[in-house]
Amino acid sequence: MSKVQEKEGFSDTTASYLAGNLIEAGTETTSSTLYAFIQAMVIFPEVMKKAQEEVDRVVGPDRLPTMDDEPNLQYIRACVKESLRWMPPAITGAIPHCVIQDDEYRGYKIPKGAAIIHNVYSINMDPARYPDPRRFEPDRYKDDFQNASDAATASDVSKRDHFTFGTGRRLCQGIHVAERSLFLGISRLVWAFDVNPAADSDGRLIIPDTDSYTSGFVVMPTPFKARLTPRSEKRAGLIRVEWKQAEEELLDPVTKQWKA
Ligand code: HEM
Repeated sequence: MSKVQEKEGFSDTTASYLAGNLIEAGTETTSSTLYAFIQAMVIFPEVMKKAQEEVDRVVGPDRLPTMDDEPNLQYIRACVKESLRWMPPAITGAIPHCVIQDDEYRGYKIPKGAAIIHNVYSINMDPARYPDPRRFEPDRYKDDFQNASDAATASDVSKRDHFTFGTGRRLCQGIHVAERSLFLGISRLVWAFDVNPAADSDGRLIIPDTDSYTSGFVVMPTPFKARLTPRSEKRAGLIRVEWKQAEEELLDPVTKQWKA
């Protein structure tokens, strides 16, 4: 950011606004999607099983998945798409758009300047596009090899994977970062952990309500319990090593904030 600021000459206020905007737009949306994926794994264990089978076959037990594995992990790619469809964090599209000229849709007049709210949830749950839409079913995307950006801008709307990054010219600017973060998060989660329902004090399994979300601009499932256990001591050890390395490379040792 400071390099761009030097080149373009914008003010410190604009620079902090831009930096804050990226962090705000990119963090909670991504973590909410990972959180939704964990909830889905509690409820749809058959998906977890298939995802682990794929990761184990392609990556094996000795290293974590990386972006180089992406072309060979189509089921994980499909889990990323299905997580974004199943629980869109920007449930009403985040940013209202505005029509630049008078328009009409199915007899409704939309005057120039009117704000348009993008009802992502309804479109993502349309049974005509996604049969049995509340079912978490990555195989909907088994033959979809488009990356998120190509899918979101496909001129044939039937080719769009979902509508979670927005539509039209004003789309999520972080779409590539988001797609990669989710791929790494989901592939490594299934590589390292088993996810199961938690039990209450009487030993009964607690199944979360998949239709209960927090409210707000960016939503996520309301807090739920789950049981995450490392798949082996070796895998847990490799995750700890990776975490330590990331911490040393990226965070200030004293403040634990990002290094400048
Ligand atoms: C799961 C992850 C994410 C989701 C679901 C998501 C979704 C969205 C949506 C729906 C919009 C509004 C688009 C519109 O106007 O129609 C948006 C805007 C935006 N997103 Fe994301 N986003 C995600 C991750 C990220 C990341 C990682 C970054 C940055 C690194 C980012 C940066 C932005 C920015 C800067 C805007 C505003 C663009 C503008 O002013 O028009 N997003 N995002």
